[in-house]
Amino acid sequence: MKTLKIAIQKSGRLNEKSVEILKNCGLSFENYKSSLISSVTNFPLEILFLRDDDIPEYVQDGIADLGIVGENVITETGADVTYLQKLGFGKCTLKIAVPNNSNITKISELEGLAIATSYPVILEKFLQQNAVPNVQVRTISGSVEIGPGLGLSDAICDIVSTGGTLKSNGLKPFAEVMKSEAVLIGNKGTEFNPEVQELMQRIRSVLRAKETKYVVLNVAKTDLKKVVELLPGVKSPTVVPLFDQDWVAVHSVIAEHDFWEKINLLKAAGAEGIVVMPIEKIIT
Ligand SMILES: Nc1ncnc2c1ncn2[C@@H]1O[C@H](COP(=O)(O)OP(=O)(O)OP(=O)(O)O)[C@@H](O)[C@H]1O
Ligand SMILES: O=P(O)(O)OC[C@H]1O[C@H](OP(=O)(O)OP(=O)(O)O)[C@H](O)[C@@H]1O
Ligand SMILES: [Mg+2]
Repeated sequence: MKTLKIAIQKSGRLNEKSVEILKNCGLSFENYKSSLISSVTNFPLEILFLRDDDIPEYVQDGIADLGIVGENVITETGADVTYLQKLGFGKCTLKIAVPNNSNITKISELEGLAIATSYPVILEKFLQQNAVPNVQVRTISGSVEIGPGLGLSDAICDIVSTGGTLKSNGLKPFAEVMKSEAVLIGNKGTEFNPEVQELMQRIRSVLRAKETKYVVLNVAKTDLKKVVELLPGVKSPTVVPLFDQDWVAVHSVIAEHDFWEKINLLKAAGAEGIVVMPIEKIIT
């Protein structure tokens, strides 16, 4: 059986979460800061630790079968790879920003200006789509936000998450270029490999579990219908008798995104003693 290879970021924003998701899939491997390759001991897989910029091309060329990388980097490199799964971390937006005192309000007003960026391909395409051809795109590999302060550029195009870096450099966001998050990518056709399918099933079950919480609560039988109507469960909620025959315990899963809203509705419907637990995996 051929050993698969997955490329993940060696260090930086995506490293920790990439390692975490693979470990949560039950894969055992050493994660020394100094090692560039690590063998998984309980699955036919090797992990390559790379600069994120190199990952899409490694996967395109089949040097790695799979990779975890930001959509921004895939688009910038233009690599021909298959998107297998969004992973829900590394969420950010590529934005154009200008100094706080700038009067620019329209994309067309970027005409004739210089923009510093680490994403020249994405930026050029965006400017073309917005019919602003005469912009000087200055490619720099990092710390883009200091460009305007140093007189290198009039604006920047870089990744924004909290907006803290823009703020501390006296910049304000002005236009959104693309949204991005970490994705699992594969070499063309690799999705038909049974080991890849096994790995993807594990990843999906870990992601599903992350999106949900396990809830146990007590409710008087008279309020049970109201409470159950609020709880979908994987199929439907489990209802267990209590020693007090007028009461039951209800076990269910609820979505993370509307967690507090649901909890408040459950309380209002008569739920008591609500216990909430994390879920490790959901296999359907
Ligand atoms: N502030 C942020 N919040 C969320 N996600 C981010 C943030 N900054 C970057 N990312 C995402 O994480 C990826 C890696 O970011 P990082 O800053 O570690 O890259 P890098 O410095 O180019 O790393 P490398 O050394 O691997 O080349 C980005 O391409 C982007 O998809
Ligand atoms: O909106 P914020 O939450 O401030 O995040 C944005 C910053 O995060 C990234 O850099 P990172 O901190 O990863 O450092 P790097 O420039 O060395 O890659 C990005 O290049 C921005 O500078
Ligand atoms: Mg990089």
